[in-house]
Amino acid sequence: MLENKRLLIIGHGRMGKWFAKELSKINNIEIMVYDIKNQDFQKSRNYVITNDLKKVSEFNPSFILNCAPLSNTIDAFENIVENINNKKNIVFGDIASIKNDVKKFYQLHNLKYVSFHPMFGPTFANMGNLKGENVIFISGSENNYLEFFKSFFTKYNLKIHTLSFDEHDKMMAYSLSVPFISSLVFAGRVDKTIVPGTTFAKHLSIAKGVLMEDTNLISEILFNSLTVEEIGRINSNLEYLKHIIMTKDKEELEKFLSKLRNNVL
Ligand SMILES: O=C(O)C(=O)C[C@]1(C(=O)O)C=C[C@@H](O)C=C1
Repeated sequence: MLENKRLLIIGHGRMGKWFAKELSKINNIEIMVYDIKNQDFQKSRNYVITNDLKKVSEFNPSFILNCAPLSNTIDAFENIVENINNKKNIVFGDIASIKNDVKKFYQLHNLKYVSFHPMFGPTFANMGNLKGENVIFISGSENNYLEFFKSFFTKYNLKIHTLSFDEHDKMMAYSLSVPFISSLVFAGRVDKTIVPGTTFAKHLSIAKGVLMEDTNLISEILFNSLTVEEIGRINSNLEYLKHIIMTKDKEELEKFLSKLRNNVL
């Protein structure tokens, strides 16, 4: 396993912080976090935070987990790779929400990788109790690190899935883009003077969460090349619904609802 390994985490943002804190609870694993902003020092941590690439190079990591924002993931990798020796012995890891760029990066440089996607975050998940949340591993990931992270996530009672890079991105065009788009469409019709019903308030709370996400994250999820096809599907459903409403066709509505109930219930 990973005893006596030195893990470098790139980025001390929302997910980087969580991984640093949780992974540093494991014995015999040394953790350093590299963050260009180098903000938020606290002596009580079990890990070191630095913005000094010399320190990173001296640390001589055996594994690098990239938790930088999606739009900086590749730049952050390149910056580190240029400044450390011994690259051939390092396994590269990422938690990117869209895998296309990291896939190309690993292939281009012929790197050993472990790539996964925690399908949760501090906006909506209870980070203190992740039971039932999901994580997707990418096939082809380096076996010992794959096993290490699988057993790490098992402790949090997460559901574990495995997909290829391409299967993953195809699924994200749907499982992230569709709810994001739905929330944006809903937010476009929100008026602060509304007296909300319970359903409205629930939608509003989700829309608020989505809109509080970083614009870079939202753009990377929406600009996934497969998202446009999903918008096409949403549009045709809307057109169909509009037709049903305009013709007040209850029978057709029953069929439509029955299909939707079948999808979700
Ligand atoms: O921050 C959260 O609560 C999330 O749920 C994050 C969320 C999502 O909206 O589903 C967003 C991006 C991810 O890569 C995975 C999950």
